[in-house]
Amino acid sequence: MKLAVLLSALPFYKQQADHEQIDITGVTIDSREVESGNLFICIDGAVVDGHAFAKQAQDQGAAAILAERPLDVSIPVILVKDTLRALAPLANVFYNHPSKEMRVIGITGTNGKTSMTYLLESIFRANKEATGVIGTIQMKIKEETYPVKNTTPDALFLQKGFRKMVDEGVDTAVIEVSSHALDRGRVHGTDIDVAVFTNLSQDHLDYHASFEDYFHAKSLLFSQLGNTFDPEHPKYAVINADDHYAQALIKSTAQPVCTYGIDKPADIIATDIQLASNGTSFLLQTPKGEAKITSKLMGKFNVYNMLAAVGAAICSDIPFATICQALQETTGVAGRFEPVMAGQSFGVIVDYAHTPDSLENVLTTIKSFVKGKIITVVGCGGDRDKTKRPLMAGKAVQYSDTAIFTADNPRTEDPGAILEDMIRGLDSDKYVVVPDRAEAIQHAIDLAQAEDIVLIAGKGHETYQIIGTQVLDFDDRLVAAEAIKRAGLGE
Ligand SMILES: CC(=O)N[C@H]1[C@@H](OP(=O)(O)OP(=O)(O)OC[C@H]2O[C@@H](n3ccc(=O)[nH]c3=O)[C@H](O)[C@@H]2O)O[C@H](CO)[C@@H](O)[C@@H]1O[C@H](C)C(=O)N[C@@H](C)C(=O)N[C@H](CCC(=O)O)C(=O)O
Ligand SMILES: Nc1ncnc2c1ncn2[C@@H]1O[C@H](COP(=O)(O)OP(=O)(O)OP(=O)(O)O)[C@@H](O)[C@H]1O
Ligand SMILES: N[C@H](CCC[C@H](N)C(=O)O)C(=O)O
Ligand SMILES: [Mg+2]
Repeated sequence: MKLAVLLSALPFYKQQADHEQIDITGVTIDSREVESGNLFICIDGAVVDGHAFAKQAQDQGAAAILAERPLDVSIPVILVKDTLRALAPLANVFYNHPSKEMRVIGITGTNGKTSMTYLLESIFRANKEATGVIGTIQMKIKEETYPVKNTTPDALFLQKGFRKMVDEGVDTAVIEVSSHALDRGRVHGTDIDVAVFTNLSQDHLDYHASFEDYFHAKSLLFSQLGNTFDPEHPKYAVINADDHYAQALIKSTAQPVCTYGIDKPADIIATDIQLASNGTSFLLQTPKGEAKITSKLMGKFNVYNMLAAVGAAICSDIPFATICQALQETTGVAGRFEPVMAGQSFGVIVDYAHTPDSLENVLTTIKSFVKGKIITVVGCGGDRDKTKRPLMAGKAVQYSDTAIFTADNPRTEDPGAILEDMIRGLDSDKYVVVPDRAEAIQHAIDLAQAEDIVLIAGKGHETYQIIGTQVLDFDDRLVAAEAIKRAGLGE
């Protein structure tokens, strides 16, 4: 693509010389990935300043550089005020607006985004569509999976991924949209057809200055759905009517709103909810029909996820019977309420709950059916929201018979200091601290008796433990199975 065409996305750039006829073979924000003929974009990041790598980019064959200040290089430099802001428009032009060529569902909210992406994948697949998913676990295009660094990747990765999806015939892409992504404009230019809100509770107050700032970031998904209504390409907002922030979000969008809920009046509701130890059933009532749903998914929070998925599917014109069939068949997501079955006489559940609200949801779900005691192993991530630590520890103590506090990705923080934050204000007879996560899991397994449930919370699908800057192999599910074997309790 000609540099001039690419720069049409940026009306206010300055250039050091007239080099618009240059052919650009690719665009990258990482000097280590620069290939011959690429445009290298310098981002002044949280860790390093990408401008420092301009020379390296040139040496690797970059054809031009987009930067915020003049640079001492011999290739053309295009100057803009804010390179991070320029990224999404450039990515959209370079990959030729792929999101316009398929249906895109964007999901935001504190908890439930990943769970919902896979629920929607099942629904769209039941409708015989080819699907793509981008989120915390991976990018998935039909059956192929690709690693991702972020829940919502940067605009270049995102638009490149969308283009690949379109090229491979994907009909519907379902993406998680994190508050960080909204704050940093990662989804600018993405033509989102249905925006879904799950819920809002405390998380990420390390990144966002206040809870209001966090809410405001989430609301951007809805305000950015556009101000004009096109009956040929309608856009919808799907909003949890029971959430405290529902009304504010409804006001933030100019597009038609579909609400769902259990407690408040809504377009899509669940009644007669039965929560059991092997799943959930409820009566689904929607403008398109009613049906009794029996699902393998556990807990009231998953009823909310199913209602939200129904809303998004109805807004996408999926037949009601297809939606119901998919809900009945779906089996859940790796690391979300995932049982570990190694022949032991008690239950072991691995769950990604890493916020006070999700921990409470998971523990109250377990409490609703457990016959014995609840033993919870949980830690809090390092270099993340410190204020959620005592709240998570409080929930663990409130709903467990034994709470074992341990490490969860301490990253560059002192693991002991994280544990200190967790136990602040708690009676010392209410918990035990076992800093090493494998030992904590072993301790929980050794304590467990028949009919008890061990909840191992916080890491879910993760297959690593980040200590300092080292990423070490660690998988709660495998460690729990080994602990059961070591205790001689398995098959
Ligand atoms: C604060 C933040 O969002 N940072 C993101 C950002 O990194 P950054 O700009 O700070 O990067 P940096 O390391 O300082 O480097 C600056 C620039 O120099 C470049 N560079 C660097 C080294 C080099 O040798 N050459 C080079 O060119 C880098 O490619 C980058 O362009 O851009 C990177 C590439 O897109 C992201 O991976 C990175 O996410 C980091 C890992 C992160 O932790 N982000 C969190 C806050 C986040 O976004 N989380 C949400 C999850 C929320 C949820 O729980 O749902 C998410 O969406 O993932
Ligand atoms: N609708 C919901 N409301 C509250 N808690 C939920 C809901 N759905 C799932 N959870 C809980 O939150 C945990 C994380 O769920 P999930 O991974 O789907 O959320 P997420 O929004 O993708 O999280 P992240 O911000 O890390 O990407 C689950 O393991 C479960 O404990
Ligand atoms: N997306 C979340 C995941 C948290 C998972 C938990 N295991 C941790 O490391 O804190 C975050 O980065 O805040
Ligand atoms: Mg997620």
